[in-house]
Amino acid sequence: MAKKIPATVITGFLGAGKTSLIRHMIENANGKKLAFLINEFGDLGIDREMLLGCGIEGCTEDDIVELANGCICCTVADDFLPAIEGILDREDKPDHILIETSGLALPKPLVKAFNWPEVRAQVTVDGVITVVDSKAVKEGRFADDEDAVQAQREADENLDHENPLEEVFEDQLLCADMVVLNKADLLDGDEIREIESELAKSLRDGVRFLHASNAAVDPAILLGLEAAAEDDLDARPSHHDHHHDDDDDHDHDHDDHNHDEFDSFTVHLNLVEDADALEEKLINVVKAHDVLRVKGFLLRPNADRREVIQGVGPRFNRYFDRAWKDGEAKRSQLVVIGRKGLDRAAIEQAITA
Ligand SMILES: Nc1nc2c(ncn2[C@@H]2O[C@H](COP(=O)(O)OP(=O)(O)OP(=O)(O)O)[C@@H](O)[C@H]2O)c(=O)[nH]1
Repeated sequence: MAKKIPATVITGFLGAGKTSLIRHMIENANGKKLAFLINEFGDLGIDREMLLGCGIEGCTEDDIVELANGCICCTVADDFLPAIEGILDREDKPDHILIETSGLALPKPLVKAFNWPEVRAQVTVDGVITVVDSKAVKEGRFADDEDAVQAQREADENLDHENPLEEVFEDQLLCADMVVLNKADLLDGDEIREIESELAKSLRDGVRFLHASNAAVDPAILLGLEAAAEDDLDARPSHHDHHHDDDDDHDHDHDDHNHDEFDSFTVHLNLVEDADALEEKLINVVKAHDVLRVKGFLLRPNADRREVIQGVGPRFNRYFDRAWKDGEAKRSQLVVIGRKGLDRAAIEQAITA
């Protein structure tokens, strides 16, 4: 029997550095033929676009397949299986498959999907890599309010989180084979070590930490873990286990799901004359509303390239990536992601004012 193709699942909360990690892997692939599945939250397909806009050799349209539904757990049959089968059916098979989950996805249902017979026969989960925004952890973004959680536990023992952010974050840690503590540049060594010992409590035994800035980790360390995670599901507890006893009876309308606690929409703008001013407005929006992530492309005057703008919490950055293509709608678009109940009208107004 032919050797199974290894697949690495890259998970981590919104803005942790998953796309940066994938980009670094493409740049340092060393001749390895990689294929990518990118799971997006929001309807613009920005992560895929950003990877394609990077201009790195060896990164072609065909190699980057987008899953547009954000929550892999509800779309395994409709979305994930056809996408991975598409990759497996190719004549020129990849040496390794990398899968980026959306920042709001629980990784376990995805790992579970590798037990589907069609997939299992050909692919194995080499490892689950969890990328962590160390700075956001330091700022307490994922921390529950301990008292509220305690009160909630007393009321209902099945519920142990008040905060859906923390629930997603914890699941991503519980599933990890390796954890990349990213954004090390924003913290000092002691702070990083503190976070490491704090997070270690949420990990399975033997899971290792790497520290990184801009997710610059040698792919040789990340790939080839040979974890066979699909055989090891019981060791990776998930909040999803409470929601579904059996994945087969999955319907698409659960209202008790983590991803239903989040919201996203797209804001369209025309030419952006003053990007600094826009960034300032966005920072104010993030401060005033429960916005977790903003990302998109800007149309700028006298520029033949589009400008990427993105923010995680209040930290924004911008750079020009690829030229606009012929026939492509030249306009500015931003995806805004936040907790459920975002005041879309007010946010749009604040951005477009
Ligand atoms: N200072 C700093 N910024 C970083 C680092 N890694 C990533 N970033 C920035 O953080 C932002 C998010 O990085 P991405 O790689 O897009 O994160 P992601 O996890 O793919 O984000 P989503 O797909 O939206 O969940 C970008 O603006 C990056 O430039 C880092 O190590 N240090």
